Amino acid sequence: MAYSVEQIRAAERSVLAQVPDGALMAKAARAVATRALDLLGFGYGARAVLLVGAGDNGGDALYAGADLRRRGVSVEAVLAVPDRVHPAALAAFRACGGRVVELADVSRADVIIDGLVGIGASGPLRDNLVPVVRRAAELPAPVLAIDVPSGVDPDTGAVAGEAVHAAVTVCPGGLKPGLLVGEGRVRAGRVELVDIGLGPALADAQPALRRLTDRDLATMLPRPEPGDDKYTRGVVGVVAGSAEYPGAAQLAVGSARLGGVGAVRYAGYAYVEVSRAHPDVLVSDTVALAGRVQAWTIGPGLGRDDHARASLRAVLDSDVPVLIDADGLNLLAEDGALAQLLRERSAPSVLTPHDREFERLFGPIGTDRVAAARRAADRVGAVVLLKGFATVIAAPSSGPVFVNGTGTPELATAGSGDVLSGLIGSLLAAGLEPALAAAVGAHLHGRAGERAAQTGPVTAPDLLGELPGVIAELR
Ligand SMILES: NC(=O)C1=CN([C@@H]2O[C@H](COP(=O)(O)OP(=O)(O)OC[C@H]3O[C@@H](n4cnc5c(N)ncnc54)[C@H](OP(=O)(O)O)[C@@H]3O)[C@@H](O)[C@H]2O)[C@@H](O)CC1
Ligand SMILES: [K+]
Repeated sequence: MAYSVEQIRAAERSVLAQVPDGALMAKAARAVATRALDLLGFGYGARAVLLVGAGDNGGDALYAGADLRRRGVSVEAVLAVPDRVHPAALAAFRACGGRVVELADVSRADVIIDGLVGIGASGPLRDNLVPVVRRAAELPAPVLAIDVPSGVDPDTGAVAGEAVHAAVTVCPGGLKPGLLVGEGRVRAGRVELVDIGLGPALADAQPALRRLTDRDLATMLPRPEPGDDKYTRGVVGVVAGSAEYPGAAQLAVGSARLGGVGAVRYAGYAYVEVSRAHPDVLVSDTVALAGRVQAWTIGPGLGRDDHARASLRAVLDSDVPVLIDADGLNLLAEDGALAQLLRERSAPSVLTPHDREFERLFGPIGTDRVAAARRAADRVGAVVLLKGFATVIAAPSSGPVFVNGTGTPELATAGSGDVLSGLIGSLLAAGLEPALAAAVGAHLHGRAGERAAQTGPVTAPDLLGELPGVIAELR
């Protein structure tokens, strides 16, 4: 779960009213010092450099520095805004033998602690901090960021200028959305949440972002019950592939078979290839002849000819959940009547665009990927899964927003999206609520990618090979 700066501030206010002055900061600082020692691997003889800004983020750094001094670390502090420093924290730091140095004098560091700005920052990093961030980037030491890497927008993950590149981000109180999405996810490195007692005050807040865990999936993944038959488990229909792209159909059908349904029906021109690859699949060449399903996946490798258009019209006309990907999305972008059909549907729809498909349908994404996905979901009344290094899934009408936490850059490979769309269609047919089906599908897909990447470069068929193992492990 991640909470907006506004929510964190509200929780902080309510807790601050009940605890002694400085108690939250002391907890945060202790956690930062402990984590820094973990990174160092040793205390005596190690050297930490603090980058200290004007606010409480700098205060956290100075108190952590004092803690490190007490544990034998040599600590130097660069005061980036010398006339504005947390006074009590600076006094505590000096009292422990911490030294204040000029930026130009920093030559060696075993760890750098970034306390320039935290959730009090707004807009791009100001000019006075830029040389400090640049110098830190030149030093070979790992950077531990406090709360957020300075320069990353805590709410959106946007980086508009210079920003710290952290190995670890220690986040007191609650995760911020900017650590989980966009460029912020890349800059944050490993993110570690520190409990400073804000939990009860956040309990009633609707999280700005949710991220599923492996444990969540254990209870969500469909599994056959005694007494189930292939129809009660759900049947998914897949409309994908074409004479030119039969492989997309094989991949989407392949993953649809693994998402929890009892049967897969295929409708399209690649039925010979699908039958050959997956003898258990019921094939036909049109949606009308396919028979009853509980959800459709349409789009991968479909092409945009009249047959494709008619297929999309037929599934949009149905009263079951529909997942639309790839050429299905391109058809929606170029055909107003189909887009109108989508908006008028009463059954749920899920769209799974990558950036270019998204922009063709909805215009520029901008730097706030969560807001973009949310707006798009509201505009068409569908779940929108915006693919990326951190895939975002937004439900319409102020529903939940998920961010995926699994995956590897290796998943940027041909056919990877076809596997994802078949998988989510299958989860929809098995009865998962649409936004959850998309989030669970993305999580599984990411784990399959991670496993495949352990033994070398990843191709889409590898993902099909890994999915049963991933699902077995999580269930
Ligand atoms: N939440 C919690 O419960 C707890 C929070 N804690 C900690 O407090 C932190 C928040 O502290 P905070 O409120 O003092 O703000 P902080 O991030 O230090 O920055 C403010 C300074 O930055 C400046 N500034 C603004 N924009 C800027 C920019 N773009 N580029 C450059 N500078 C910019 C701004 O200038 P001003 O606008 O005032 O001129 C002001 O001087 C939080 O992240 C966490 O570490 C913990 O101690 C324990 C409990
Ligand atoms: K920071």
